[in-house]
Amino acid sequence: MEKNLWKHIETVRTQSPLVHNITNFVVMNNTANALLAVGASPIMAHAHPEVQDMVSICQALVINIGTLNDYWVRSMLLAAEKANQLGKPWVLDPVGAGATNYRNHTLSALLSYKPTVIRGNASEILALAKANTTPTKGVDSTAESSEAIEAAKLIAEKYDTLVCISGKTDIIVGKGAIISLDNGDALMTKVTGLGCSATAVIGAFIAAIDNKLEALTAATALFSICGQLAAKQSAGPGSLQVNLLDKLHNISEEEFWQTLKIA
Ligand SMILES: Nc1ncnc2c1ncn2[C@@H]1O[C@H](COP(=O)(O)OP(=O)(O)O)[C@@H](O)[C@H]1O
Ligand SMILES: Cc1ncsc1CCOP(=O)(O)O
Ligand SMILES: [Mg+2]
Repeated sequence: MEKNLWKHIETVRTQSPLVHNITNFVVMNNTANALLAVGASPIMAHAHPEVQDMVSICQALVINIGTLNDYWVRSMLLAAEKANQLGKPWVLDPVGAGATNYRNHTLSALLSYKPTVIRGNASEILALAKANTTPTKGVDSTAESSEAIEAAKLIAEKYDTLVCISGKTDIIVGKGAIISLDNGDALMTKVTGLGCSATAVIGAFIAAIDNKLEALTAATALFSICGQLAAKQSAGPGSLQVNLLDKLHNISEEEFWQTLKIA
């Protein structure tokens, strides 16, 4: 699997898959730019009369519940239903899971449409598995990714999906596999929407690559490595945001292999 990761990055660049996003108001621009930077083609669309047609023409769907309301929740359910019917890969970002009952109920409904991948921080993954002991703080995690491994295993089993728990170490769980990626930089937590961007990039990889575990691993490795390399050149969160987009676009194979820390 490890040896295929760079090949998958090149596949996304050459195939340029169309990725349909229903995401939050905070990150729409950043996530569209992250998708372009890795070579994919983003489209944001949520209007009820078109959302299922859009799913039909895209190669993957990204659903992110960051700033949900009733209209958008319906859009998400229509899109997830269509993706499920058509067997299109889709990724769920359970932003703020466990913070409110509204988020929890929406996530339960979305999970019935069987996402291919779920990516969230440790607090969100714990909440999805109902293993959290307190309400989550909001969109930021109060737990380490390793604390959510059992929760991720439960979710992976129950919904037949792959789970990525993001954080200092990104941990990928599913189909008997546990993969740890020790890349990234703490400065990444000071820019809003980097988790959401990671999810969108995962959408591009599951669109273009048949082996979904390898697709998820390649996307997560690429994103965290680029964050790490970009942070080195950044004076703070502002420049990190810009440098990360540049690095997603121009990372070399040599930089990738030299920086990758996978176990
Ligand atoms: N403490 C950290 N040290 C290094 N990298 C981190 C750290 N926290 C997050 N990251 C990086 O940021 C990415 C986004 O993760 P995270 O902050 O957990 O998402 P979210 O914004 O959804 O909470 C991770 O995949 C990882 O590469
Ligand atoms: C701040 C905020 N509020 C609602 S969605 C959102 C963005 C969260 O982005 P991320 O989970 O990637 O940090
Ligand atoms: Mg998040």
